[in-house]
Amino acid sequence: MSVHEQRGEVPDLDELRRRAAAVSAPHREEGLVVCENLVRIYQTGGVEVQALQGLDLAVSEGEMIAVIGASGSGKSTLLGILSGQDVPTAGSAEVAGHDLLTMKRRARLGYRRATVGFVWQQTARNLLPYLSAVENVMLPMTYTKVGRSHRRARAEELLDLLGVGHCRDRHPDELSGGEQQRVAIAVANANEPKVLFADEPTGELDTATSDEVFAALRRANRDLGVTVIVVTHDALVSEQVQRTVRIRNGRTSTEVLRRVATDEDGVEALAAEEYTVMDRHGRLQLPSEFTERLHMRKRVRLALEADHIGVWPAPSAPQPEPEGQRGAPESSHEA
Ligand SMILES: Nc1ncnc2c1ncn2[C@@H]1O[C@H](COP(=O)(O)OP(=O)(O)OP(=O)(O)O)[C@@H](O)[C@H]1O
Repeated sequence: MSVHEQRGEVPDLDELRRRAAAVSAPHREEGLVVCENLVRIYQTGGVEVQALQGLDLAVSEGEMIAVIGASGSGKSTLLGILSGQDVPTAGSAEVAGHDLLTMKRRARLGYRRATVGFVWQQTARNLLPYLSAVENVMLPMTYTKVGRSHRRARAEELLDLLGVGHCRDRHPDELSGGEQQRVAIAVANANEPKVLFADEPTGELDTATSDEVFAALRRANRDLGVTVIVVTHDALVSEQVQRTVRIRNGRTSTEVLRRVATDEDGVEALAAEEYTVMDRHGRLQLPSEFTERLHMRKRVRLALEADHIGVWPAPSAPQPEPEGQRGAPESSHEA
């Protein structure tokens, strides 16, 4: 009971505002990377493209996640914003305490140099052709406070850790595609970033080489403690992380969580479960294959059960066709 109520007084406007805020303020997501209701609209030739349409994402420190989604779903746009190369139109995006909406130009430059690292798909975009591998890794350190005497030792350590120590004195055109990407991961980690972004880092490589590059990303995550967010089309890559986030139409739609489960015989196996993402206001997107099957449009009826929520078509909706008369896979209308 509030002080006003205890005293039997009528609450004033401030008191009512305070109560309204307390009721409506949903909890804030926590994490090293937190995006809430993130929007990015591109304007080109009078045409508006909504690349991100209210995206929510939270990534904890030390996590390694994969971001997947169809072409044009907004993956690269998201990475561009989080790595400080692009500025969102609305919403909020925070990385390691940096507010990416309000960050000034100078702070943005410092952020890109020291807080985040980036690996591009195109191997040639990651490295300077006229520098050796070790010189490429040392270069970002010249923009931060790493002492001159430490630069070479740190660069060599990183190359060794990522399995390309033997390439240190070679130039990019003397390296294979996989070696170039592993050197690129070393470059991206030169200034001990908090988060490493990789946009299709294995996109130009064959399967065996992709595995090596992905192993290097995992090693950076495990041994250097850097949080890794990797955009990929490669199912083999996305299956190797504990969490895969799918973006659909500029929003996070589903997540696959993987964990080691032990069955009744004590046998351990990797179990993957897909979840639909619910935002902090309780909003979620029902899969269209479910809603179309049950003719759910505009409004549905919700029922709170003991351990789940039932979602029912409105009474006026046509009844679903009986089993066996349709080609779509089986589904339930309960969420
Ligand atoms: N600079 C830009 N100007 C205008 N529209 C853009 C720009 N960059 C991206 N878009 C549009 O925004 C949407 C999202 O693009 P984005 O590159 O983020 O998708 P993506 O999921 O990374 O795709 P892909 O897998 O093909 O790389 C697309 O419709 C794209 O055409």
